[in-house]
Amino acid sequence: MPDLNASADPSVSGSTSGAVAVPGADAIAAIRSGMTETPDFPSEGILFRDLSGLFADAAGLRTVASALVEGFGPIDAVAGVEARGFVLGAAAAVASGNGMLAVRKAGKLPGEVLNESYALEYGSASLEVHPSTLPQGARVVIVDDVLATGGTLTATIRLMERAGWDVVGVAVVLELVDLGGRAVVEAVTSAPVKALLAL
Ligand SMILES: O=P(O)(O)OC[C@H]1O[C@H](OP(=O)(O)OP(=O)(O)O)[C@H](O)[C@@H]1O
Ligand SMILES: Nc1ncnc2[nH]cnc12
Repeated sequence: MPDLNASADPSVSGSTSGAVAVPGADAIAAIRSGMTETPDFPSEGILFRDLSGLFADAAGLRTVASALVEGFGPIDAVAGVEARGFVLGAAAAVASGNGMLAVRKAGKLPGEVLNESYALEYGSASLEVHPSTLPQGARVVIVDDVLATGGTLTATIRLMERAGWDVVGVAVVLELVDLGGRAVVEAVTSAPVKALLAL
């Protein structure tokens, strides 16, 4: 059996767990060229990673979207977290032949919703879903742009579980290793957590 965690790019080493495929050099190149790093945004002390350049790069977005969902086995939907996770989640859903479950910021969905609050590197927020959006037992891969403290993904995993959906994988473009979010996320799910690039 091939070593699925092996990679020619040292920055990827250790950024995946479980038997999930690692990204190719083309995905890593697209991420690096489509990313900006801005100090002291949105508040002092935060080094903000923005992927707007990647979102606007047609070939790069396609490559990264495929890499995000690769290796998780059969799934029924991709869950994208508002707002930057919508871009990647929708592209990953199309790439894998699935629809996208929109995990919304609080107050955007009408009717009865499930809600989870969480802390971020620079604030706090709440996420919501309608439990009727997918059938019970639906196999879902959660997609977002950045794993920082892990609060957003932990809240999303809780929402999926409360709705009766099966989280079979979590995939992000960037993992900010020093913030320790991977351990936080892995404490609430046994699903593999894949980061295409660890910084
Ligand atoms: O691991 P964490 O510490 O939770 O941080 C990661 C989250 O932070 C950002 O979301 P933000 O709420 O800033 O939303 P946006 O996508 O609407 O810009 C990012 O898009 C991730 O969802
Ligand atoms: N440093 C950071 N850059 C971009 N998105 C983030 N989300 C949480 N921390 C972040």
